[in-house]
Amino acid sequence: MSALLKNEVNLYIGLDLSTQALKLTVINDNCRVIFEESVHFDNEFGDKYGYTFLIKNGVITNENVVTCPTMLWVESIDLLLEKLQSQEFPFFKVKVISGAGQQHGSVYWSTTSQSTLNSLNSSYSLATQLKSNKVFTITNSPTWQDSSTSLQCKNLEKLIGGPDVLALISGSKGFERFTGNQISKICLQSPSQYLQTFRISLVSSFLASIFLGDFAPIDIADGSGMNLLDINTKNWDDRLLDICGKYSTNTCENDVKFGEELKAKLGYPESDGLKVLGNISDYFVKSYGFSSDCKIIPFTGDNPATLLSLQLSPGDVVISLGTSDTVLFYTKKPRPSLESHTLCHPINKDLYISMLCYKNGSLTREYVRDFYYNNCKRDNENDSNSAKWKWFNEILAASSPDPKKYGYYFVHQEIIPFAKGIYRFFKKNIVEDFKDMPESNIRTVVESQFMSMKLRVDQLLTDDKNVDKEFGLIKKVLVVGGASKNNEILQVLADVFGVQVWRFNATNSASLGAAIKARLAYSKFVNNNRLDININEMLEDGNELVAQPRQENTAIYKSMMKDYLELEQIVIGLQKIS
Ligand SMILES: Nc1ncnc2c1ncn2[C@@H]1O[C@H](COP(=O)(O)OP(=O)(O)O)[C@@H](O)[C@H]1O
Ligand SMILES: O=C(CO)[C@@H](O)[C@H](O)COP(=O)(O)O
Repeated sequence: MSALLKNEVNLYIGLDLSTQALKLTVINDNCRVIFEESVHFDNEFGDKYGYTFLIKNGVITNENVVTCPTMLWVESIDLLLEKLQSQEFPFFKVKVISGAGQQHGSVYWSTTSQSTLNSLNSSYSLATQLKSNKVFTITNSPTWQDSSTSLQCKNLEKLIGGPDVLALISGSKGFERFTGNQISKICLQSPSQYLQTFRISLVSSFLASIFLGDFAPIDIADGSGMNLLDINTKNWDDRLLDICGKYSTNTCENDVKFGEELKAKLGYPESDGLKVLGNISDYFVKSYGFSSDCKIIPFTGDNPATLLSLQLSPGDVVISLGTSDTVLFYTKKPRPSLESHTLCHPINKDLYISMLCYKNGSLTREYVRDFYYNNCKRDNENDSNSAKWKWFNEILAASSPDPKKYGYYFVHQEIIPFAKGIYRFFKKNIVEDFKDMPESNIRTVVESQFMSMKLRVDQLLTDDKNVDKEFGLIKKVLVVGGASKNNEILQVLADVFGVQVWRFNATNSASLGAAIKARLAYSKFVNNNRLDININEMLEDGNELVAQPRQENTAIYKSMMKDYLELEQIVIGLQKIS
């Protein structure tokens, strides 16, 4: 056991079941990170599931259907705890566990699952017991990368009165990955599996349920990513439940209460993110030596959890460069728009979160990197990831913005805008590639991603209806996530946004945010429901200034924005033709 762990009296665990890995962060009473561990899905399970399905980047992709075997997530919990056990982790010191999960993904529990969860036997692994008792009615969980529910989105928008009405109620227009539309698809395509489902969890509440040994509620922040929750009342919207829970067109609607059935399967939405749900399941006490007093509180979405890990001032915009790229900032009132999402805050009832989410984030930067790395006839077989990023960075460092070149890289079905394919423009004409220097795609992919974000954030912040005086200006950008360690990428970000970029130096901000939430809950719990610590004073000032905007580049990017939008419209037009 490490000396750090030995010296601490109380520990708090934050988990993050993200797209590519299950991560764990352990903090002490002062919110200092004491221990970290993770299970990377491709490394651990890529081959194992390979003979039937290929797990790549944490998921199974079948055209626009993107899923992950729910059992893979269960196995990753077993593996993570075994890793801790082999390092003599002092489980008995853990006071509270919280967690985060990739948003929108869903898990379908059978009618027998609750009794299995309630009576787990410490002689066997979680995977063995959940598998043999057939606790999941849908084997492969839909994930946030799925884009197969366009029909359901259109139907929901139509029946509720339009995309803007849906956004006003639920915080977002109809989005393919949002859980309500995923449930709707299951209702229509697999009604018998839907009817056999007793409970539906999000990825976050699924993880909490395992540790609780019973069904944990969906918290309102993660629940805001479903197109089912009314973000104003913070309760399920009966009309949306009725539409998404409809599993038969033949059934007389008066006889079957689709919405009520779905409501029962979802459980109540939890608005108190610090509430103690109960003690940890006896299974973990007996198997690993957790204290039977260790508390479980609601788990939330990875993006809301990330925000909890940061000391933010008005004007701070957070950009997470993980598998997805997300842009996040606080607002005092809901600010729904047709491209962004408004989420309830997981613990502060007076705040909302505005979010933009791009599917073509890190994996697309990797794709472009690898494509041109290979093209440059390098022997890539044996080259390490870091050698390839080094090459990528040398190209970024040696080049500068070129207003003749624009690129749109939607390797995966993009969310903003809804488009697919790679498109390049030279002097505003569509071209096969940049013939003079194909490697310039390295710069255009990064620029293009950040220009899209800047345009959208500006739109959200300056839209007259939406101006929030205190929150209305970008003062600096704070970056987190896997790609935030890349300083050359961050220099482009600073240049495009025209503000300083600061990096939060935590290995995983979502699991850290979840651990901080656990620490807060403990304080509230031991003080008779009174929160007596100021989280902002406790958060480590781990921010480092990593890039200053270069005025000459910022001016060029500013001049490119109009053409960027115009060419993006051409790309959107091309979708309709193909
Ligand atoms: N040096 C680097 N430069 C750019 N991107 C990187 C670098 N190191 C890692 N990444 C990217 O980070 C991604 C993983 O980010 P992470 O935040 O851990 O994802 P998630 O939480 O979604 O599982 C990888 O897909 C990889 O492309
Ligand atoms: O869909 C969204 C947010 O709406 C994604 O941000 C997921 O929450 C996945 O997160 P990462 O694994 O990329 O962190």
